[in-house]
Amino acid sequence: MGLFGGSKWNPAGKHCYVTGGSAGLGLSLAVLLASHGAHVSIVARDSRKLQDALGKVESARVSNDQVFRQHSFSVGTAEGASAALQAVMDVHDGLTPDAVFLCAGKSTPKFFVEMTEQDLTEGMTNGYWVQAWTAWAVTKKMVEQQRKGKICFVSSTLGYMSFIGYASYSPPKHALRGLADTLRSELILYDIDVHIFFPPTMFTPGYEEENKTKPKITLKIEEDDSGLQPNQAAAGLLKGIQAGHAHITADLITDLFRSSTRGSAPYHNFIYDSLLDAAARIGLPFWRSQTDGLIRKHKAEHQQYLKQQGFPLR
Ligand SMILES: NC(=O)C1=CN([C@@H]2O[C@H](COP(=O)(O)OP(=O)(O)OC[C@H]3O[C@@H](n4cnc5c(N)ncnc54)[C@H](OP(=O)(O)O)[C@@H]3O)[C@@H](O)[C@H]2O)C=CC1
Ligand SMILES: CCCCCCCCCCCCCCCC(=O)[C@@H](N)CO
Repeated sequence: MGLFGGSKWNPAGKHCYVTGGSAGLGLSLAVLLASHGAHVSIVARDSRKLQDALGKVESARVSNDQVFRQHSFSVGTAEGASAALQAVMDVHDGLTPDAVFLCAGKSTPKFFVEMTEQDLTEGMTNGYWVQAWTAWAVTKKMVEQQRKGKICFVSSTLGYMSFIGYASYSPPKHALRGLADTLRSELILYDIDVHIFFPPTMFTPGYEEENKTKPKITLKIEEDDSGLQPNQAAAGLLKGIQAGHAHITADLITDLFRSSTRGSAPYHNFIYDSLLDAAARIGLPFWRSQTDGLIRKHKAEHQQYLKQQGFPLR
């Protein structure tokens, strides 16, 4: 795997644990892994959604031996994430999963001045801790049991860049990148592979939900991103895992930010990444000046909006 090729990671017969597996990206990924012959465990909070989701995973079954389970937990705390992992492991002789896909997460875009203390701290829980605690719990168990494995975080295009409206969401998605880059390095000690996926807009239930609070100007800026269906995003994620990519992308816009924001992460292809980096260097200033212009033009309307909302403007 990796630099010199070799055999692709095959989900068949592997135990895959998907957090956020009851909807959106997580559900599509759970179904995809099942269709490749994996044992799949999904965790989320709402039991009804979990049961429906398990039905969909079941219909992708390719072998009688496959074990599919759903468990209801909140993974936003250390305690919840640890209890969820234990329940997932108990079905498999107490052994750690072969691969963990951290798809749980939530975004609540708003203007920064409208955000409360709770909005900002919950942003960190729903973006960062909701994935970090499971990574922490499962790493300890993998090391204890001396079992290899894979951990895949799910960030966002907004884990590489950001713009108006995402003050509670882009920071935790950037933080996930920091954690993934740290662990990609540190977990070499234990033969644990670490990946992080940076999806663009995905048309999921979560996307419908975030659009309820999303400022109009934010939605307008996102128009440049054509978006992916969750099954396309899940396929891109799996492809990235199989290519051995540390930073996984599934669309051109995010790839531009990946190649131009690479830090210490391994690149995909030296020539392709260099060309993308050059394209971003040339293209991004145009995008930025256009976007900054849109925001400047929005000033008057925004003042009006804040007044209407009862914001104490002098
Ligand atoms: N949709 C988009 O445009 C984009 C999304 N992303 C990221 O991709 C990931 C998946 O997003 P998407 O599919 O849209 O999300 P959805 O809201 O459609 O699904 C989220 C899933 O996570 C579960 N979940 C949320 N919070 C918790 C929690 N505290 N504990 C356990 N389970 C939880 C939900 O179930 P339940 O509520 O029942 O717990 C559900 O199964 C997220 O990390 C998101 O930030 C990244 C880029 C773009
Ligand atoms: C030459 C360079 C051109 C650059 C164009 C840039 C266009 C910006 C697109 C931003 C897309 C944001 C996706 C957010 C997804 C997400 O995470 C939210 N849905 C929250 O869940």
